Amino acid sequence: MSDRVVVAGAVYDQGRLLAARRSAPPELAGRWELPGGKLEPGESGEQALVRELREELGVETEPLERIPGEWPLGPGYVLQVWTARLVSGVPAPLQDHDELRWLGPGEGDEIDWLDQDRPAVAEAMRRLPAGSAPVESTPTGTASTRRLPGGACC
Ligand SMILES: Nc1nc2c([nH]c(=O)n2[C@H]2C[C@H](O)[C@@H](COP(=O)(O)OP(=O)(O)OP(=O)(O)O)O2)c(=O)[nH]1
Repeated sequence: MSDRVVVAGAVYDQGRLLAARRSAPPELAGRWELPGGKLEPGESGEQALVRELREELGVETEPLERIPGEWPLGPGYVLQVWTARLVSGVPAPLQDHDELRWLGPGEGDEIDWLDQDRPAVAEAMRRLPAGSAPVESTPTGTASTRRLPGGACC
C-alpha cells in the first residue's frame, strides 16, 4: 500500500515565510513546522493544502508550486510541500499550533524545525520572494517578525 500524504505549505507574505509551532502530540510539541495536514480521499494536494490552512490558521491561500521531493515522516506517511501565497486573513493558531512566526531572509535557522521539515524549509527560504517591508519594520528595515498577544501573528 502506498504511503499517505501529509501536505504542508511554505506560506509567503511580504517576503517572509510563515512557521508554526506544534502544540501536539507531545513528541512533536514545541517544534516548528510548515502548517498543513493529511490529504483526504479524493483531494488534490493543492486542495488539501488550501483546506488545511483555512482550518488551522483561518486564512485563504493560493498554492504556487510544489517543492520537489517527498520526505518520510512516521511509518506510512510522507511529507509533500507547496509554496503558497497569503491571499487574505491574518494567520492565527486555531488548531494544532500555539505560536506563529514570520521569518525574513536569513532567519530560517532561528527556530527549532522538525528534522523532517528542514530540507523543504531550506528550499522554501531559497525561493523566498522579494517583498515590501512589513509596516512595523525598524528604520534599518531589519525587524521582520512580529508576534501579537494571544499568539495571533501579523
Ligand atoms: N502539518 C504538518 N505535519 C507535519 C509536518 N512535519 C511532520 O513531521 N508532520 C507530521 C505531524 C503529524 O504527525 C502529521 C500531520 O498530522 P496533522 O495532525 O497535522 O494532520 P491533520 O491536520 O490532517 O490532523 P488529523 O486530524 O488527521 O490528525 O505529520 C509538517 O511540516 N506539517
